[in-house]
Amino acid sequence: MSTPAGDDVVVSLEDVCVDFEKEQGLVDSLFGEPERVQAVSDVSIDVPENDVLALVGESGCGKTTLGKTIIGVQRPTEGSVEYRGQDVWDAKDGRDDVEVPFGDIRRSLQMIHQDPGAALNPNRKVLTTLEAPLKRWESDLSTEDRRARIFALLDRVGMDPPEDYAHRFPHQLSGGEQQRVALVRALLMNPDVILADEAVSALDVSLRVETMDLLLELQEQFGTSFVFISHNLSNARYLAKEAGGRIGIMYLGEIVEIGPPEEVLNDPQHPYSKVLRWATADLDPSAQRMADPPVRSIDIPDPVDPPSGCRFHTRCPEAREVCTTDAPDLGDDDAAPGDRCAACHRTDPHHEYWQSEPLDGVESTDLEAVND
Ligand SMILES: Nc1ncnc2c1ncn2[C@@H]1O[C@H](COP(=O)(O)OP(=O)(O)OP(=O)(O)O)[C@@H](O)[C@H]1O
Repeated sequence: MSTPAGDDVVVSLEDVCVDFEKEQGLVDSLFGEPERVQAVSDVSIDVPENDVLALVGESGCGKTTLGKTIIGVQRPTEGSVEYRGQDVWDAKDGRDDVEVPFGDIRRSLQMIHQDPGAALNPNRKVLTTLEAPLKRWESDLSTEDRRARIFALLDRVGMDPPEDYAHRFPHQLSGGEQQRVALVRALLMNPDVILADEAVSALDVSLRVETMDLLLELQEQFGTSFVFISHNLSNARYLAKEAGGRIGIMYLGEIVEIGPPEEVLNDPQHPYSKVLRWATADLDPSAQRMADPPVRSIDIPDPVDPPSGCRFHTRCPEAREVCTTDAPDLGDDDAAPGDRCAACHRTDPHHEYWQSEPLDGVESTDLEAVND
């Protein structure tokens, strides 16, 4: 499903669901079964080599949980996660026939966080922080070779002179420099995939583009794939567009539309993608913008009890009766690898949607109007 053509798949998710027990108060916890939040629901996606996948969506839609599942940090409740054909959680559990040890998978799938300051030990110099993973995973490296590798990467991410930066503590670095140290720590492992979770959100606006450009240069130089999580559609578009990658739009735990950024954002097919586009005026400042968002309701449903059928039907300005019972698929059997896909019945001209009654408050549009 929606994998750019011609590249080897590094990570493959099949029908993945992730549930969490909802945190509840003491009184609630004494009565009845705990409720479960469906953070990720039935997601299948491949991350090939040399790819950029930008996941966007509003707070709580499951971006971080899906990202962590892709890099083998979050165990799925259902479905499978494979790294180069090896089931990640079979490797972790040491089941029979493990061909790729979990340690190798762990090193190949790295993460950088939104708050690099919190991810770096305040009492350790940069050099000590960066030496630790190399001492653990490449213990045969001499001190000289280890330091040479660290200094070369610090220099590569613009921390010049590297010897100076290496001997600083995190509080002696700016936020942007801390993020670069976190990036070097990930790159030292020669990873196949780096999850960058809101990695530029905390930076000054002027530093965001610079940092995204650095990610793009590193992707080109090292062939590392990036899963870039952002609530900011403009940043996601910039990175995915420059890298020739994909944007995946998430809503209530599902990917509802995915494909090349210009197609998804200039001509969104899922009604929720249209809402996100509406909410991001700077995507196209010259465009005429409706006064109100294109939704019937601004209320986001509870992920403990998501709507039946299409999860967006309670807010969708195009919803019909069939949308309340029939969940649309994201996959399209006729789609070529890398093609845009949207999980909406309206993309199928033969779907019974077109004969179904519009829900209360929904204006009827016919197929011809959609295709005009
Ligand atoms: N460890 C956890 N325990 C319980 N619920 C969780 C846990 N982690 C996430 N959730 C819930 O799962 C849902 C998805 O959360 P997630 O952090 O993946 O969303 P997100 O899109 O990354 O949000 P944000 O942009 O705010 O970080 C939310 O309803 C969240 O409250």
